[in-house]
Amino acid sequence: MKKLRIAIQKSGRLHEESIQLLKECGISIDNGKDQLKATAKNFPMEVYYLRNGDIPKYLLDGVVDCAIIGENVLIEKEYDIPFIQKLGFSKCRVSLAIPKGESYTDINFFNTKRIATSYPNTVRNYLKSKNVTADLHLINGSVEIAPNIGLSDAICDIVSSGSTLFKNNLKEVVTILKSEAVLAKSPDIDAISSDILEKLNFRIQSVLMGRTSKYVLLNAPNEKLNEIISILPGMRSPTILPLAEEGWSSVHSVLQQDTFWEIIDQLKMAGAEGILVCPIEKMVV
Ligand SMILES: Nc1ncnc2c1ncn2[C@@H]1O[C@H](COP(=O)(O)OP(=O)(O)OP(=O)(O)O)[C@@H](O)[C@H]1O
Ligand SMILES: O=P(O)(O)OC[C@H]1O[C@H](OP(=O)(O)OP(=O)(O)O)[C@H](O)[C@@H]1O
Ligand SMILES: [Mg+2]
Repeated sequence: MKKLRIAIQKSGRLHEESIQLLKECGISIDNGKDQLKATAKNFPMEVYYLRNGDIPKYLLDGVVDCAIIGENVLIEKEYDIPFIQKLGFSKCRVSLAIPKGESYTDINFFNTKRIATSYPNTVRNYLKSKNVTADLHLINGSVEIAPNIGLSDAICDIVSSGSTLFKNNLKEVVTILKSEAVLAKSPDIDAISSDILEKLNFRIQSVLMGRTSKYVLLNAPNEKLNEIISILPGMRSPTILPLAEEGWSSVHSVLQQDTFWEIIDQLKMAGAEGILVCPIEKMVV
């Protein structure tokens, strides 16, 4: 039976959450220590544990059918590999940073400067688009140390909380791109694997929607129902059930995380009482 070959990071920032996502998709992987290849027990899938930086080439060559990878790495490798789904974790940005004490005016600051980075193509393309020429130094890790040891005048690296920059006396001055983990697809994938990938992506979307949604139950006097319904988005429209107490109803709906508190405030103002909020494990639309 044909199996979908998926690459995930062997170890590092993406590993845990990639495994967790597959688990929440109901896919159980026999994850032995130091195992570089594993077969899923209950889904036609083979998992290859690889270095994040090597994955784009494997996708390009069709050695794997799909991968969970940082979007920034796909951009850096310039292979024009499509991604089919953003996954909502490992959110970060690729930014230019300079020593705190330097005064920054505009991008021309970087003209003729030495920039240490693990993302040379990303930096070069960005500076080229701004007509700036700099001297790039390729470093594979601990990039933020470079200006402090006289190796460079500036850096370009991944920033998330900003704490590594802060600890190394650097300040972020330009965000070149924003990134998160994505599900990427090999340009060489065959039809059968493509079908399996679609099934996987359907499960992933259900998990992701569940993660960002909350199930809300509330009580309201019947005369307030119209106003409350107009506030609630719901999947189609809210569910209304009568309470044992005459003149009152229970209203059930689904709220999105980003607008959640705003809507809860409006519901309270409109007369909602006893508001219960429950997590949603999966959401199939
Ligand atoms: N501090 C961070 N916060 C959020 N996401 C990050 C952070 N650092 C890296 N990432 C994301 O996770 C990906 C993997 O980063 P990580 O440092 O684990 O591996 P790597 O050194 O880039 O790759 P390799 O697996 O080839 O060693 C990055 O490409 C980026 O998309
Ligand atoms: O803004 P922050 O939250 O501090 O995160 C940014 C840091 O995280 C990553 O490094 P990582 O810890 O993966 O080490 P590495 O340089 O060895 O990849 C990245 O390269 C930055 O150094
Ligand atoms: Mg890293």
